[in-house]
Amino acid sequence: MAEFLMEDGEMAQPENVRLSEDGKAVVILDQTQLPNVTEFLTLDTPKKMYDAIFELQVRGAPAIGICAGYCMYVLSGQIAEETKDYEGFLAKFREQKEYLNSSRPTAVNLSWALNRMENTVVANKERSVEEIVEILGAEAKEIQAEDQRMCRAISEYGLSLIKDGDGILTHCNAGPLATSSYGTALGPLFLGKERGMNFHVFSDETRPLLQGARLTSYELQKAGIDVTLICDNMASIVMKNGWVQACFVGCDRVAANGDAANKIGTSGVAILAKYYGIPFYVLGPTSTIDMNCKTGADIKIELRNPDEIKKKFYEKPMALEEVKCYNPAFDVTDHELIAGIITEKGICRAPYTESLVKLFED
Ligand SMILES: CSC[C@H]1O[C@H](OP(=O)(O)O)[C@H](O)[C@@H]1O
Repeated sequence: MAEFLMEDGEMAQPENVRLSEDGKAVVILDQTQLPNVTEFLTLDTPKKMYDAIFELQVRGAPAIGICAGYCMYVLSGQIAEETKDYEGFLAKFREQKEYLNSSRPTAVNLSWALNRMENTVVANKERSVEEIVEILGAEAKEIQAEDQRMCRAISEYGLSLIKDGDGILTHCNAGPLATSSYGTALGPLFLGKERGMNFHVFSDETRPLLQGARLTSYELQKAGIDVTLICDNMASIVMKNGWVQACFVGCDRVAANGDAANKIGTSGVAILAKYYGIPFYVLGPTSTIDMNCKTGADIKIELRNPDEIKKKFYEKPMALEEVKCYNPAFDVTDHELIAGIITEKGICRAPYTESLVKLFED
């Protein structure tokens, strides 16, 4: 079992993204193999790193950012072996950074982490490339450590919104696998579990890539948290039955007005929650908030291979080869449908154009 779950009632140190012992590769838990196989991949070339992000072998906005930070540290070491002058080092660094940044467009944490690593290089241009590489290693580790602190704080704020015995519906996966520890949407549930609280979680399977079935129900089941796996089209009936007291979802990019991009299907859950009078919360670190995006219309939605709909996870194609598909990986939930945006700095309420700005004020 992947060592990212509860051990003796406490959240375990995650194993989903880490640096190799020799610091020359990034080691990730291959999330495409879960829940059946626990397999780790060693990423030591730009293409392996790109492919791991693109194929969702590592996934979840914060986890992608953490992985990107470590990737740029590993690549900087390789560049430093070839190039000793700063300008040459920076040029090659930027080339590799842009390549990784082109893997997936929606989760802001990818570009946020890559830009942070580049800014670290620029801020240390007076130093030798060897010293810069060492500083980049510390920065990558800090990105992961910060996220662990953020997830813990988000979990505390999120837990304040629910009570023991509540039914919680979630969509996709925003637990330890998608982050560095507790998770965001699932963080309050793991933290509550540590404190002896019990929740009844309804996990949408989340077609087509089934992160809810493969990952969320796996994390919660292994942690001893009550979870019921449902098809995406069953969210309405469980809400209508009165079994859901709150919806908790993660986010991949939040616009300045509070519109939030998350896994495809999330906006439908928000509309249902509104109809049934159930609070719908978005949980995520401030590193997922993009104040340069005025509204959700500015968020680029990743389109993925139609085969994920017709063939993936099926022994035989479930539709004719020639049938065309539309496979957006995310959708945007309008801010009017969101009861609160839970960050490590607190719970933001509408109007989000005001509450989100305050998160970035010193
Ligand atoms: C804690 S962020 C998790 C967020 O990322 C997922 O997307 P993907 O599986 O494509 O990386 C999904 O939108 C989750 O809510």
